This record gives sequence, C-alpha cells and structure tokens, in this order.
Amino acid sequence: MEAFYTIQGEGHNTGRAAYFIRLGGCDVGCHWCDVKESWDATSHPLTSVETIVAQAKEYPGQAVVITGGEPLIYNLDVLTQELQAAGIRTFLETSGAYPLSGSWDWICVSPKKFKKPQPDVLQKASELKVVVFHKSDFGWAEEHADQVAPHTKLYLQPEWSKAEQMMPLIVEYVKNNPKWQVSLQTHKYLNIP
Ligand SMILES: C[S@@+](CC[C@H](N)C(=O)[O-])C[C@H]1O[C@@H](n2cnc3c(N)ncnc32)[C@H](O)[C@@H]1O
Ligand SMILES: Nc1nc2[nH]cc(C(=O)O)c2c(=O)[nH]1
Ligand code: SF4
Ligand SMILES: [Mg+2]
Repeated sequence: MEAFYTIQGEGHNTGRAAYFIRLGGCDVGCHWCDVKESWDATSHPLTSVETIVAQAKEYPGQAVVITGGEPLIYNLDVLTQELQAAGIRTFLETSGAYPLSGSWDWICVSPKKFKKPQPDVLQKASELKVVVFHKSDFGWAEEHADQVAPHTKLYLQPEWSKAEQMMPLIVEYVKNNPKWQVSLQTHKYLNIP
C-alpha cells in the first residue's frame, strides 16, 4: 500500500528509525482502526519484492517494520529473507489472526476481539501490545498475557480516540501491575507518519 521512512512510534522499539512497509488488505475489522484505507487490498497496486527491498536499501535505517493492513494474510518468507540478506532487521506488526510466516528479528502481536490471535503466533511474540479502548480491556489483556511465552514484553497502548480517558487508568494499572509497560503512539504526538 505504501512505504515510508520514519521513527517507530509504538512498543518496545519506540524511537528507532525504521522503514515502514504497509501491506494492503485486512478483514479483522477493528472499528477504531487508524488505517481503514488499508483494508481493501484491491485498491492498492501490487509491488514486487525486488522493488520493495531495493527501496528499503536506499535508507540508512537498519530495520524495517512490516505492517498493514494485516501483513500475515500473505506469506512473508521471501520478502523477509531478502531483507535480512541485505543486512536489514525485520520487525512485524500483526494481530496474530493468520498463520505466522517470515523470518523475524522482532514480532509485535496486538490481539483483537474481532478476530482472535492464533495460539502459536502468541507463543512467538517478542511483545504483546494490547490496545485499551475500555476499562474492561485490562482483564482481556491479562487473558492474552497468560498465553504468551515468559520472555514476551507486555505493553498497554491507549486507543487514540480514547487516550485522554484511558491514560489515567493505564497509568494506575501499570503502577499496580508492573509486568506491564505503557506504550503510546508517539508518532502522533510528534506529527510524523
Ligand atoms: C494498523 S495496525 C496494522 C498491523 C496489524 N493489523 C495489527 O493490528 O497489529 C498497527 C498497530 O496499530 C494499532 N492501532 C490501530 N489503530 C489504533 C488506534 N486507533 N489506537 C491505538 N492503536 C491502534 C494496532 O493495534 C497495531 O498494534
Ligand atoms: N511512526 C509509526 N510507528 C508505528 N508503529 C506501528 C505503526 C503501524 O501502523 O503499524 C506505526 C505507524 O504508522 N507509524
Ligand atoms: S487488525 Fe490491524 S489493520 Fe486490521 S482493522 Fe485491526 S488495527 Fe486495523
Ligand atoms: Mg499506525
């Protein structure tokens, strides 16, 4: 759908320069999704793996973030192998709703109520990033924290339109449950893509 060089705004790798590759197509249907224009894959032109990798190599960042849409609706083996062969680290943003493919240096799973994450993808998560839209989402976050591996980092991220209401609850929750950390969509405060 699009590719752009920016700063990773969310989660464990916040603050790192990265080339973002946003793949079109998603049927998970989060009503608060901030990239609804990505949902219809047919409205975006196809780009070859060669072109994507060649463009990624033009930037000095040492990492790419593959996001979407839901990137795991595609088999990402060839794309990620080519990127790693070029010395670029591969970071994934996924809901976990589709089978895992690809060769990854970092996997961020952000589970969704609207289409459940697959158990084996949760087990391979480097980080679990739960979007908090309502106070009931803390219990739902814990249910998913029980399904990840012991090394998985845990993040709570306010849903953007509810950030003002949810932030005080997230702050109190993390103070009382310090296995969790706060993740903010810092790129939106920085006014960058
Ligand atoms: C647009 S999604 C694309 C990748 C994948 N489909 C997913 O949901 O993880 C990228 C990240 O943005 C988060 N996100 C999307 N809309 C958001 C919103 N309104 N507020 C906070 N986070 C949001 C998702 O939960 C996910 O972690
Ligand atoms: N700067 C920036 N960081 C991000 N982290 C995850 C994003 C995404 O949409 O997947 C995103 C994004 O869209 N921009
Ligand atoms: S899974 Fe990701 S891209 Fe798909 S609707 Fe939800 S937030 Fe948007
Ligand atoms: Mg985004």
